[in-house]
Amino acid sequence: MKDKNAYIVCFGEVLWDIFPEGSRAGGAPFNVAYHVHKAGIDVKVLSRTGNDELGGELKQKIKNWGISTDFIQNDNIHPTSIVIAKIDEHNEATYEIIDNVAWDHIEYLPEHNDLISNAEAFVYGSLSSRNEKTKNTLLQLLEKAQLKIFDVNFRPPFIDTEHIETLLHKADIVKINKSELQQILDFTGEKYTTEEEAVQYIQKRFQIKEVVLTKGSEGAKYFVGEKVYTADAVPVTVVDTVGSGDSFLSGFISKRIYDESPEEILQQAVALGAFITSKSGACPEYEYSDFQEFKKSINASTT
Ligand SMILES: OC[C@H]1O[C@](O)(CO)[C@@H](O)[C@@H]1O
Repeated sequence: MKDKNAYIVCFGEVLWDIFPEGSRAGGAPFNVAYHVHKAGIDVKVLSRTGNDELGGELKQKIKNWGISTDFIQNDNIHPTSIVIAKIDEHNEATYEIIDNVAWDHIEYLPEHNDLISNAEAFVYGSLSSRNEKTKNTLLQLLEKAQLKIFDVNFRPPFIDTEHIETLLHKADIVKINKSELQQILDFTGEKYTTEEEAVQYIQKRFQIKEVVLTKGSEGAKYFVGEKVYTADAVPVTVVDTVGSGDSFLSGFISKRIYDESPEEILQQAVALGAFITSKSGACPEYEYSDFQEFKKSINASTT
């Protein structure tokens, strides 16, 4: 990172996840912002909430966490987003993402030119493009961004394969999980016997410099050009997997923007993902020093 004013931008959905036991702030880009902020990195959340009670409460919560809401727009027509989240018997989350909410209408504003072009990294997913308005804003922002980090994060039924191809083409770094890798292969009509060949094909086809592949209990792989780095999963007692990919990506970003070694970047990602999986929800309360202690205790290894 260059100077003390450096920051990253997380673009897309900010929302309330409604779980049987209560509501929690969420949305993949927001979850990433939360953990990157914990790591002491300035982060701007670019999103939109409704001019309603839920929106006020959400922004207040975000502010209380010390994260700026300056770039969260106010929508007088569309409501703040809610998602009905459920955890199944395997501790996996499923989401019913209510349609036509404020973040479907994120506007491109003149102030975004500087905001995006001066950011160290610009983080985006695929869900926020489900509506034309936000999709076009994202495409405009991508023209300005320096380091574009795409967390594929498929959220059915909102998967537009043609647009996903565009987003893959524009990315410098892509994060996918195993099932997303398979889905991308399916819609490109390709078949591969090994995971490595499959990712390398995607790198080539979409000209992506770096791909990071998460594999749950099988660990993760980081593809940098032609090199591949592998990390084992960190054994923890899983409380739930809500936002585990988001915390993994935050760990990744917090080292990647400092140009640390691929091994260190991957270890940080795997460790933070595991640390958050051992807690309840995507944005649990924790001190960064607790995570550092945890990371020291696990002796993670990368090859
Ligand atoms: O962003 C869509 C959904 O995915 C999550 O971010 C978890 O990764 C949830 O908080 C949200 O409801």
